[in-house]
Amino acid sequence: MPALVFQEQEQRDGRAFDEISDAVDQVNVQKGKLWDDSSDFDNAKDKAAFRQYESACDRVKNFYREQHEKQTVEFNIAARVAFKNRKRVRMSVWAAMEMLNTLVDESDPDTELSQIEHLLQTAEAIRRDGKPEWMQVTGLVHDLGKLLFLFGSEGQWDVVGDTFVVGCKFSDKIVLPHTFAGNPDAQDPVYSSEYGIYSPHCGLDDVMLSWGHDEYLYHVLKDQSSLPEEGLAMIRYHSFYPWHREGAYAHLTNDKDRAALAAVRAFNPYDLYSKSDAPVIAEELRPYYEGLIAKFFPPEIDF
Ligand SMILES: O[C@H]1[C@H](O)[C@@H](O)[C@H](O)[C@@H](O)[C@H]1O
Ligand SMILES: [Fe+2]
Ligand SMILES: [Fe+2]
Repeated sequence: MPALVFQEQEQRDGRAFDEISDAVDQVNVQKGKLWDDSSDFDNAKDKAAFRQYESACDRVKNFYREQHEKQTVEFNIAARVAFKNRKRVRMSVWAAMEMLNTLVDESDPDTELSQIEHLLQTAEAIRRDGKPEWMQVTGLVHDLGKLLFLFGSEGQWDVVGDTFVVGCKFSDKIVLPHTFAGNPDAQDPVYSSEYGIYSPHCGLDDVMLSWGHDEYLYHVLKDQSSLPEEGLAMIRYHSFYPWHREGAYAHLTNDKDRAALAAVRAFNPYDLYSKSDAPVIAEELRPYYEGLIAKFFPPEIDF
């Protein structure tokens, strides 16, 4: 596509994103709102202190370099095949939360807390704001996909961190975008083109996001929970910051993705800004959350 046409396309897509935001509000109103999308964090002063990647420590920068170099189309296809053929591990949601506790997420510049604390802080922030039980429990489980790390991942680079689209040009809205220079797909004539292997507005269902904890947990829970579609969207796209925060990829999304965007944006402040909340005591909160878990999940899940 010539540069000028590109620019026009981008302007249209930028507008499209604003229109989507307005439409999202409308959808919420029409639905009688499963939740209200304001949050206690709306007025938080120090939001700008989060997600500072350019000034992050080497641990975080090295993580993203490795992830951005290794998440190729070829790898992503192989990861999905491996996922289908894997041996599954059966356990309760709470046991999964405890099992995950050994992981310290190398991609995260904002917390060094254990995963169980992050899950409980997220859920507690949602609860404090009076949001529905399904959303609280979504907060409680949203990062359980990081169990992948203990189930035969290649490292942390195929488990944690933000997600992005593979199979088309790497967006410059992804954090530390220069690190894609070492990804072989950046040199591939098809994979490095604006649309790559996709067609305009094909919809996120038909787009391959970099493999990690979001996609994994979505597939695990979609048939093993009674979470509403909005909860499943929160899980599936919560790391897709280039889309839900930066407005990238509007040329690939369609009408169906609007509701998902509304859900993910409503969820995001709880996931991100609760990282600086006061510490929680897991055992004290356990009875309340075991009660919620029992409402939305079977006693054991095949992970
Ligand atoms: O470092 C974080 C962390 O790995 C989160 O679980 C993920 O959802 C975020 O997108 C990422 O930036
Ligand atoms: Fe996450
Ligand atoms: Fe999280």
